Amino acid sequence: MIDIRELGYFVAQAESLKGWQDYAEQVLGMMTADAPEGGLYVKMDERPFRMLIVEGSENGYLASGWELASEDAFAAATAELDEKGVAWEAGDAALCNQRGVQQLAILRDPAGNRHELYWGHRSDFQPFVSPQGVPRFVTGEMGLGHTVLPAPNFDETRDFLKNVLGFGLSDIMNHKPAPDADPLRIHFMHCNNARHHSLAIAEFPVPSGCVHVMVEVDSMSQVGRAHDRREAHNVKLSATLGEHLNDKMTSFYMKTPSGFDLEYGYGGLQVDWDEHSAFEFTRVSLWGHDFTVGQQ
Ligand SMILES: Cc1ccc(O)c(O)c1CC[C@@H]1C(=O)CC[C@]2(C)C(=O)CC[C@@H]12
Ligand SMILES: [Fe+2]
Repeated sequence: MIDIRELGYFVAQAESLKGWQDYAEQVLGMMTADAPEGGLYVKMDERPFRMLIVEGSENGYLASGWELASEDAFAAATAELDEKGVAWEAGDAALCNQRGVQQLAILRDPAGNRHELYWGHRSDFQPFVSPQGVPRFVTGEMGLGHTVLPAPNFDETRDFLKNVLGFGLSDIMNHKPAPDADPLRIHFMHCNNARHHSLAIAEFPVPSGCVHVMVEVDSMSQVGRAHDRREAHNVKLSATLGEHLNDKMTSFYMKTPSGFDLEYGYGGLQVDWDEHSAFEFTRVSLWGHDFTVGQQ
């Protein structure tokens, strides 16, 4: 079984890197730098980057970077892909240099989402110093946060993520967009760390290639301050403040310059998977999280 340790990074595309730089620094409270081989690094912890933004003609989400522990783990993972008949491509030297990794394997899940498996991230271990005074983002062994990807061909994609990439099911939501509508499935999945979910898949198509990415801060004040900066910079709110009932995260959602949403939250549950039982829940949140504000 492929042993993914964390969501190490994601890659997004945008028409303007300047737009992302301003958004990252002024709204998210993160640091930025030029990426090797082109692009913008967005830094939120001691690593050089957790978000890589590349310039392109369209806005959108390009890839999720999944960290493996070692060269041996990488060799075992690619051998397993071969054994299961899953097509993958090795990242070339320039791509490995840009992502700052030793080796990289590129593959797509049945829904077309691009995943990058890698080992050996490169770091200068420069401390994170937020331009907005954010003390820290909750990352470390739990990765940058979580990503939610579209999976209209849900069963196939879920089976692939479980049986090939090795994600475990955390819990399930059957979301009814309207009282009389058919439910759309959202499955929340974890890799080998305590974060409640590093990946979720949703049973609907999303033009930008991603439903949202979540980042976590270590106090409720920092969520409120980010919300103030969002308002001050006229960034569109996608869902109001609320508290999820599965992972207990208190968060709000806003647009990114790449067209998908970003969830900015505090207080996410950390789970001991030996003790956990998966369940189905029937409402989005304990309170708040009005997604209709994003449709206006
Ligand atoms: C339900 C839930 C639990 C934990 C999370 O971190 C989380 O993001 C969600 C919400 C998932 C989902 C979404 O992201 C896109 C808009 C959705 C489909 C809704 O309109 C309700 C649930 C939402
Ligand atoms: Fe989320």
